[in-house]
Amino acid sequence: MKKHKIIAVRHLTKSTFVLRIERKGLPFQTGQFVILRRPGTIEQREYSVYSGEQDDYLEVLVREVTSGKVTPRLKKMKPGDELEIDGPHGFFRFQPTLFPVQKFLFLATGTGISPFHSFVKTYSELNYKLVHGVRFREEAYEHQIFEKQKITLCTSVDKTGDFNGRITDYLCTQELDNDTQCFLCGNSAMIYEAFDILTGKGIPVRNIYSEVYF
Ligand SMILES: Cc1cc2nc3c(=O)[nH]c(=O)nc-3n(C[C@H](O)[C@H](O)[C@H](O)COP(=O)(O)OP(=O)(O)OC[C@H]3O[C@@H](n4cnc5c(N)ncnc54)[C@H](O)[C@@H]3O)c2cc1C
Repeated sequence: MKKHKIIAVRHLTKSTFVLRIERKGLPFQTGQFVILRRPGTIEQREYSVYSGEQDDYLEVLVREVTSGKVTPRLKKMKPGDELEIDGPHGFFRFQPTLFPVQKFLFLATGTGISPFHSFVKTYSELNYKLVHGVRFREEAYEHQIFEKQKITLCTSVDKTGDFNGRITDYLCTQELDNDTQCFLCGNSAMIYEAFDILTGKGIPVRNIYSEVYF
């Protein structure tokens, strides 16, 4: 693992933050993740890359799990502190030109929006629809990067989203073309449920890609 210095920490909510880290030429394909470890410790965790392929820094979007082993420590990190990085890893890679029909549906819960942030930063002219499921509106992390008409915020606890309810409830209300390529990222419960809804609507299994966080 190589050591990389933290450049900046951006706190988005009380529990969620973005770590901007020296890239040091680390190559990655948008959608991949890196493994982070604090020097001198043994615990390490995976994080999707949040920044774009062209950025000269690396960013990750992290939600603190208060009972967690790693995230409370990551949250306390300051510019100049070092992290060990391994990677990139993963098969949730995104290269739109590989698809004959470039029509994309991105489904994310919580920090599962991270790879889609990277997709859109990397490819500015995408034909996509992003559905982001959170509990409260304040968890609509840095939505300004997405075109307004291409993103739907689903809030399951407060009633301030574009849709009040879970992302899977929203999905049930939607009509989808069968040639849509669907990318799912976040908690496993959402991914299993969304998979069933999508296939039930006629989306072929080969058009569904997923990244499970926990
Ligand atoms: C491929 C991959 C990519 C990932 N990318 C990201 C990412 O970009 N951003 C991110 O915040 N996390 C991401 N994760 C989750 C991350 O690796 C850690 O599991 C998470 O940060 C918790 O670490 P911890 O040591 O603090 O908690 P732990 O001590 O490992 O876990 C405590 C408990 O919290 C649960 N948990 C884990 N993540 C969450 C969460 N986000 N919300 C609620 N409960 C959770 C676990 O199931 C576990 O039971 C990713 C996981 C994988 C496998």
